[in-house]
Amino acid sequence: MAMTRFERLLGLLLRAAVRVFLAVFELFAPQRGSAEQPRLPPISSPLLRVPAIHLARQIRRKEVSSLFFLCCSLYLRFAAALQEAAQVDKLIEEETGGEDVLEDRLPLLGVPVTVKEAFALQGMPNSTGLLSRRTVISGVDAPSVALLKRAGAIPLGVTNCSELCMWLESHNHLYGITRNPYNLGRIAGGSSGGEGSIIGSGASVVGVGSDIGGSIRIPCFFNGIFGHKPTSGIVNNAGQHPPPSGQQPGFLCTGPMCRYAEDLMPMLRIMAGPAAEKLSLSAEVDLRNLRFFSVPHDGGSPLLSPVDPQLIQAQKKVVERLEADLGIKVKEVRIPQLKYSFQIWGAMMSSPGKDGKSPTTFAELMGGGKRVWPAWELFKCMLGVSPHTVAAIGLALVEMFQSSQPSQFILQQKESLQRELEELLGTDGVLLYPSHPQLAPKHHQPIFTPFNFSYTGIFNILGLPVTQCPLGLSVEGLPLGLQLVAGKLQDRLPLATALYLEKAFGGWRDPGDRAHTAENTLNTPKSSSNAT
Ligand SMILES: CCCCCCCC/C=C\CCCCCCCC(N)=O
Repeated sequence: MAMTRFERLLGLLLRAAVRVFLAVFELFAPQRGSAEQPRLPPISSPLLRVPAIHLARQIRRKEVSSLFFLCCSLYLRFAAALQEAAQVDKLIEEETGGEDVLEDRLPLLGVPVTVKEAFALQGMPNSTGLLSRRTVISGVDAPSVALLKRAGAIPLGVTNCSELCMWLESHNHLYGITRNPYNLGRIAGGSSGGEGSIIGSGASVVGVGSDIGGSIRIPCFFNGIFGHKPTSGIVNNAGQHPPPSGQQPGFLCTGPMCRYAEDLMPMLRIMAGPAAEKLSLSAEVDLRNLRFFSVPHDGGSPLLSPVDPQLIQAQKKVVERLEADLGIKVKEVRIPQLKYSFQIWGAMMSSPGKDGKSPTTFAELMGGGKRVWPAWELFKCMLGVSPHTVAAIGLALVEMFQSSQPSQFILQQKESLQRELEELLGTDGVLLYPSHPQLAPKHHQPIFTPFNFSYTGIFNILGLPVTQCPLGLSVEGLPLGLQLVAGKLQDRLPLATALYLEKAFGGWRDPGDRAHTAENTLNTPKSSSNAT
């Protein structure tokens, strides 16, 4: 499917326009030309440098007191969490069945967990960054959170997200802006950016995120941690605001975020409840028996930025490593339909559900049921008195011009992409695909590159499981990474691949450790192009 001359011209014009906007933005953006980027101090507690499942073992063996562990951190539910930690230590003291019984019954006993604020966590705010919801306090737990609690985890509190979970940057007028621990001038991603930042910085062990367009994977990528968007329908999505409508329930996924790949599978098993059985998570995976495919970019959509050369290089290194270590051949494939990822995502997100009802508009969600007028909000925003962010107002404005009838061409692209990927991946295929075309951008920069999330969003529409895997740091000291995609219900394949890549590339890096920036393993190639 070659590009027409018109598409090429349009692409050139769009990219030129974005470059001009970005150049103007750079002129006014803070930290221009500063060599030493503001970052966090190194992590001092060794307890923050082990996977959650190791920590759980140390707590069960009484090597670490759950109470002591919580003293290392200060969070929103601090007093309640301390009480729960004391109960955990008492329970361990009184347990006569031994460590195995505890592990079986309460696999996360005493492990601290944080939760994206869009989820209900009893007694905690659930505003989803909307000023009008600032007094909403959850009376019950979302099912995924309840399952983690039932497994013994201790929630520390809730973390920031973008307004109504619909932006690449976690910024709202209630909590403010979330920063990236590797460079405080960069975004932490969205919408689960608070989780990405707190886990990446080492201040939380594991967390709960949600993803309808990349909201687990984008923050995991920007903050150098692991995350998993499960096969659609596996983890219960209830108890989140906003509730998905139309066809969106099929695209929204709840999943784990963590620093160590080892934690992904146990977290997923707990969060999925009985549905975990569908994933055969205990089945052994031998990577040498898998078929790997590498897709270096989306084929050159004019709406999206070209993939950063350092990300292309990182993906090549993964291919070389897999081939050398496993004795396999990774096949490079081009999938032309991916070029329409944004159009496919947009069309499906606004399609009516099986009941024929259209999804709730973003403008209605912003107004809490009563539609806001985006142009009026924009005017108020210019005067500095709108309760909404520029991004949310922009989304509501764009929505006004969106057709409710998706074009037949786009629907055909979606169908053929679904067929092609299902055939390609089968039950033993893993696809390597960039997580995002850019490294963590500066604050507010996504306003000029809003479509870049389509690299992740397309897999929500296809319902495929995707693991986000960190791959070390760039020359600027920002996280590199990759998406690992498998066929439906084959979640164990990208999870096993992430475990291997963690060993091969070092996984999460302490953002406060300056040595990483100097040591970064991946060289920058001179040029790259997305043209097919
Ligand atoms: C201020 C300019 C706004 C322009 C809007 C252009 C349209 C872009 C459309 C959608 C952006 C959605 C980003 C979604 C990010 C992740 C969502 C998620 N919860 O998984």
